[in-house]
Amino acid sequence: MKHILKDIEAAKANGTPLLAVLIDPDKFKLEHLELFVTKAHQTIITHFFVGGSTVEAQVTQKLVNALKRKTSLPIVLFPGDVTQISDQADAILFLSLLSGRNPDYLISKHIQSVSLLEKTRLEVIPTGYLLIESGAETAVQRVTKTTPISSELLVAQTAKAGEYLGMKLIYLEAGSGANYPVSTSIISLTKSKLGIPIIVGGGIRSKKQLEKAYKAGADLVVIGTAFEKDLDFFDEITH
Ligand SMILES: CC(C)=CCC/C(C)=C/CC/C(C)=C/CC/C(C)=C/COP(=O)(O)OP(=O)(O)O
Ligand SMILES: O=P(O)(O)OC[C@@H](O)CO
Ligand SMILES: [Mg+2]
Repeated sequence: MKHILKDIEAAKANGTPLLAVLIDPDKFKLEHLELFVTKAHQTIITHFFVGGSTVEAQVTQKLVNALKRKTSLPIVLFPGDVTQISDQADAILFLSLLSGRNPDYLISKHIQSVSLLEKTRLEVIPTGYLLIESGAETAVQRVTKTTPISSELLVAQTAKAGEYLGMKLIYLEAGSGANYPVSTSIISLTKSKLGIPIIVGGGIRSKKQLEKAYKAGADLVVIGTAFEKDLDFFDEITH
């Protein structure tokens, strides 16, 4: 059994930057998986994240099963909904949308997921999920009917409240395909207040932006769209 959270905490303690590639089951073509994974293995990628804001039933499970056969890197569910739980993954980010005030995404979906999770061996990782203003409406905003936060102080305080509540990770999200990523000042202020690892994602599409996020304090960065759009992006981050 893998210890996903422990490994992320250890990487933070050692200052080893982590990088996840996000596969959106809704958009990904299974016939591209072999090449995609082969390319990913030649890079600094450390994790596969799987999830989307809207995914048809069973599509996630099929993707995770196929991915599992091709990689020994950790496979972490990053679910937009209960239907995206797959027992073949290693862990699930048990997201609570702390930036919003929609009870469905703060606690209801979580209660609905219990009977399913009890039947799996997934490592469940309590994660505070914060949607940060990034210039235009994002899929997560639309689906959850919540407003992102823009004040730096409010982001940092919301993240800290998540840590006080016992969450083990904080995810700062600009939204998939965001115009601009989470600002370095938001990342560094949040970092200065937290003891737990910080995940940063949304709108990162160059090595320069990736390095800026790490320098500001991101422990794990998530990139989806840049890989979806252009497989050559893998070459930019090759070992
Ligand atoms: C507790 C369980 C099992 C589910 C609820 C989990 C919560 C609270 C989710 C927060 C809100 C949400 C919809 C998150 C989606 C996260 C995600 C996978 C985003 C990536 O998808 P995008 O790439 O933004 O959207 P597209 O599908 O449009 O590309
Ligand atoms: O697709 P991108 O913009 O890389 O965003 C990744 C992830 O943070 C979205 O949930
Ligand atoms: Mg996406």
